Amino acid sequence: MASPIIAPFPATRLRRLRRTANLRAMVSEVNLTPANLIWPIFVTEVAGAEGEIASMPGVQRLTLDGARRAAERAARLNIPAICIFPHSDQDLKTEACERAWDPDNIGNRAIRAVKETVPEMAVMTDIALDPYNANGHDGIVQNGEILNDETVEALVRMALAQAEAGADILGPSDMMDGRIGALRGAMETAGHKHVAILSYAAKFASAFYGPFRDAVGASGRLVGDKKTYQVNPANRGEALRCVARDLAEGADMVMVKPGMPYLDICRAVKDEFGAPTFAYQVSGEYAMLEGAIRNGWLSRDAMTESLLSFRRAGCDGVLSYFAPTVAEMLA
Ligand SMILES: NCC(=O)CCC(=O)O
Repeated sequence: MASPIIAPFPATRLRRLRRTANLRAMVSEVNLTPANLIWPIFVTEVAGAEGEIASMPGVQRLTLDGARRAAERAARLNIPAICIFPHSDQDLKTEACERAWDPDNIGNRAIRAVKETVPEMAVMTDIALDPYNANGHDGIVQNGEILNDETVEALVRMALAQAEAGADILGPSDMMDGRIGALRGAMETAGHKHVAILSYAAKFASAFYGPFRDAVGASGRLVGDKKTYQVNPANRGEALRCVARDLAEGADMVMVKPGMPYLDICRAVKDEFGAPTFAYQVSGEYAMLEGAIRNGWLSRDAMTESLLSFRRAGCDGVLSYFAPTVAEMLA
């Protein structure tokens, strides 16, 4: 980028263009609109589990009716996409994770409910076995090992059921090797050639997912950690190789996750590949900001400021639990 010409003071006074709101708007380098937001929601099939998630104040587990209302709210606010995360019955979780590809699991019922209510809403799914896995991992576990290729086969079945239910965007979040190519191939063969893939390509083994695991009921289940499949937070180069690999296998869009601690990765991904790039402002980021806002330690503007940082880092959009609140603030 060419360096801007700056005449010496007082010819240049950078404050001139900061003087009024309209002048500031004219020279705003990036913007944030509801079109930049994807709203992740939690849908439960467990009677009595609906309502506020303790570690994510302000975020609710929804019933199917609640998911329908969320879709209507998103549509009113011009949010283009909803991402569905299932909270399933603890007693129905198994080591083989069969419910992950049951056409009537809660995730698939929620996809159908949202598409029936607001057909134009883009519905994104989560592809990982953890909500249906007896041991809380994203993959199939055998003698303490996360099996890669067997997991990919299970993920393909899961994705086909989601596509059948009407999903627009598949969101593989599992970090197994080879899953994007397998998913893309299966979609083409099964006649779902228009179903897009937003790959969780650079997903780091992060401490910031804690509240999410409470939300989907996986916290008590998880044995060990996810470091054998998610990326080491120290590794920028490895994250970029993951993105390159997923694009080469047919991902339509890529994601960096978590968000704010990884803005350098967002910028690098956009600069290197130019593909549609998203970030996930995850549950722990939400909990930090919302907790501080509720205590009066931060103002509500911290929400929009945090989301603007992703736009500045090159992201086309952000998955954020703040999506509806921020879309209301922007309206
Ligand atoms: N696949 C989704 C996650 O793993 C966690 C997201 C969050 O912490 O909000």
